[in-house]
Amino acid sequence: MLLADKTVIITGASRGIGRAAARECARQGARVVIGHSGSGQGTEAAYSLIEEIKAFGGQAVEVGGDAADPDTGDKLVAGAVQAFGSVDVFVNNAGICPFHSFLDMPREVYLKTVNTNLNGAYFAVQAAANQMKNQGRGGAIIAVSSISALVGGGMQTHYTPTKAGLHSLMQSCAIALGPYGIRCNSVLPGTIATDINKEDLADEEKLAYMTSRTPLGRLGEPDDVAGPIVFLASDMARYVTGASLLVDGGLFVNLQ
Ligand SMILES: NC(=O)C1=CN([C@@H]2O[C@H](COP(=O)(O)OP(=O)(O)OC[C@H]3O[C@@H](n4cnc5c(N)ncnc54)[C@H](O)[C@@H]3O)[C@@H](O)[C@H]2O)C=CC1
Ligand SMILES: C[C@H](O)[C@@H]1OC(=O)[C@H](O)[C@@H]1O
Repeated sequence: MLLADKTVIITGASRGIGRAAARECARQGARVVIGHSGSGQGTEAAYSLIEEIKAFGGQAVEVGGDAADPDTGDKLVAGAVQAFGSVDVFVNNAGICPFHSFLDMPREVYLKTVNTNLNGAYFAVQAAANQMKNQGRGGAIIAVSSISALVGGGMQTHYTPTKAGLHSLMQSCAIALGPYGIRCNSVLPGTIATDINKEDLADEEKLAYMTSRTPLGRLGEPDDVAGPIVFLASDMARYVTGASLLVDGGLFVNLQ
C-alpha cells in the first residue's frame, strides 16, 4: 500500500475530487482526515464517507470548518493530531467556481472565491507545514490547482487567478520547505464532471464542446484525479517537488 502509516488531511473531501481522493488514500493505507464545510450537508456527506472507508477496513475522521477562514487549517491539523498523532500529507482541495462575467463581477463573489480558494489555503498550508516541520520527518503538500492556472476563462476571471496562485504557492513553498523534507506539488485537473460545473455543463452545447476538445474523448471523473494525488503524496514521488501534473485528458495541449 502506497500510503501505509501516513496521516492525510484533505479539504473539501465530502464530495467530488476530494471525496475520491480521500477514499483512494484510505485504500492505500492512509489514516484520513476528511475536511468539510461544516454545514449540514457537508457533515452528513463526511459521515457517509467515514462509513464507506470503515467498511473496507480504513480509518477516517471528519473536521468541519470554512475553507475561507484562516483558522480552519489549525483546526484540521489539531483534529489530525488528536485522532492519529501526526500530519504527513496535506491536500488542499476545497474550492468554488461560481461562473460569472467580468464587467459586472460582484465584489462579494470575487472576494468569496479568492478567500475560499486561495487565502484560506495559504494559512492551511502554513499550519500543515509547521506541524510537519515540528514532527521532523518531512511530508507532502498537494494543491488541487487547475488547468486554469495556465489558461484563461472569460467567465472565470475571479477563479483562474486563485488557481494560478495555488500553483505558484506550491512552487514557492517547495523552496521554503525543501530544507525540512516537505515536498510541495500541484495537480492541474482539466474538466472533471462534478457539482462545481454541473450547471455549466447542463448546457449540452458546452458539454459537447468541452468533450470534443479533450483528446481522450471524455470529461474526467473524480477518480481520474485521485491516483495522481496518491502518487504525489507517496514516497514513489520522493524526489518530486515544485512540480505540477496536468490531469486533463490532453485538453491543455490540444490547440488544433
Ligand atoms: N471539476 C473540475 O473540472 C475541476 C476542479 N478543480 C478543483 O478541484 C477542487 C474540487 O472541486 P470539485 O470536486 O470539482 O467540486 P465539488 O463542488 O464537487 O467539490 C468542492 C468541495 O469543496 C468544498 N468547499 C467549497 N467551499 C468550501 C468552504 N468555504 N469551506 C469548506 N469546504 C468548501 C465543498 O463542500 C466540496 O466538498 C476545487 O478546488 C476545484 O477548483 C480544478 C480543476 C477542474
Ligand atoms: C469549474 C470548471 O468547469 C473546471 O474548473 C476548472 O478549474 C477548469 O476550468 C474546469 O473547466
